[in-house]
Amino acid sequence: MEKATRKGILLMNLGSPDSTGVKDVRRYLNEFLMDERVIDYPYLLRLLLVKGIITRFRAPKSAEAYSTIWTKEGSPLIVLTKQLRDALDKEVDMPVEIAMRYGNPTVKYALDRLLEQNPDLDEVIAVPLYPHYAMSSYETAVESAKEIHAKNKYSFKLSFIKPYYNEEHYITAMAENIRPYLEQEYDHILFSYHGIPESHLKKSDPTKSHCLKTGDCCNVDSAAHATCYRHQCFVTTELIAAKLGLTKEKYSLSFQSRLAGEQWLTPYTDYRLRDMPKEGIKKLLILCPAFVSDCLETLEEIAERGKETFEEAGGETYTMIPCMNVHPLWVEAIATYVEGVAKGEREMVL
Ligand SMILES: C=CC1=C(C)c2cc3[nH]c(cc4nc(cc5[nH]c(cc1n2)c(C)c5CCC(=O)O)C(CCC(=O)O)=C4C)c(C)c3C=C
Ligand SMILES: [Fe+2]
Ligand SMILES: [Fe+2]
Repeated sequence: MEKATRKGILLMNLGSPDSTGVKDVRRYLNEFLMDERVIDYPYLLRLLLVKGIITRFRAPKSAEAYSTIWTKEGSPLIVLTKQLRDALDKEVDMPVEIAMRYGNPTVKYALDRLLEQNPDLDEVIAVPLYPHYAMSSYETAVESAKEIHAKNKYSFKLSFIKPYYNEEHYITAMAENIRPYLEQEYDHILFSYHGIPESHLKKSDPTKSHCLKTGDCCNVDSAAHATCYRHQCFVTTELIAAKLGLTKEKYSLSFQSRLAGEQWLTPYTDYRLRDMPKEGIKKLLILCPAFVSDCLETLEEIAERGKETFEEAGGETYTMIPCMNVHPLWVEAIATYVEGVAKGEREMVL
């Protein structure tokens, strides 16, 4: 359907390999991990580490992991991002395309498609599908899209929705996605966020004097919080817990998906899953609020391996709450943010 607008929407996610073949997985991991905002070592060291060590050993294991979650339509992350695009397309009066930071479809492909649909395009509003700011997720998505936009000399403006970790519509959609699961018996809810190295938190601190200087830094007001992933994860957790009326002892937060070699944000999810049954937590609900679409890290690491860890340690019931995916309130949240910006009613862009 023709849409009578000069604006378009770009949904931006992380990306997946093209297939579960080791070659495709290696190519994808090389692109991902050679990103200087993901592994932020000097180029030659990064090259040696990534191509010489990490992907060589990791690609076969990752390929195996991907094959446990792959669907006949492809990678869940891509399939679910496409479904989100289709659902949003029905809600808004703007064309919607998706792009991945690594792999396909690329940002250039998506911007060209938006332009094809509307040669008079004057603005593309990009929505990074990351609620929180991290240089390895939100920042790299934004900076690489800006580079592609400039390199191709597109005449339209490219703007970006800010991280929405504390925005009412995102929090409400998250809470309502969780609420039905609270009807079952549970001892505890674990909010498990993707981890990042502690060094990234310090690097992203514009004050250079706040993040991780004290154990309580994330609860002390600071300009650093605009780019502090840890602070933003804490805020999301508290706002969702408040919306659901959870008492303090009923929930906690942890960080998953780390690579070896550095100190990452703690507590680590796998250690918490191992220890919780000993602490009397036998019935667990677990969710991953840093991901809005289910992917390898939720479906394989948390739903499959996490369950094994918890049950082997004496846990009795383990329920993973899926990501919001195409929850109507989440679709409505994105539509509200983008339409608000398009009409000049919402200050949500960078
Ligand atoms: C929430 C956003 C994400 C942040 C922050 C992030 C940081 C980060 N990730 C790695 C290494 C890997 N992540 C992998 C998968 C993966 N990561 C995210 C999101 C964030 N990563 C998603 C959505 C996914 C799933 C992709 C999919 O296809 O489903 C992987 C690849 C898989 C594997 O081999 O385990 C790696 C590797 C680092 C090093 C990092 C910050 C420094
Ligand atoms: Fe990751
Ligand atoms: Fe902080």
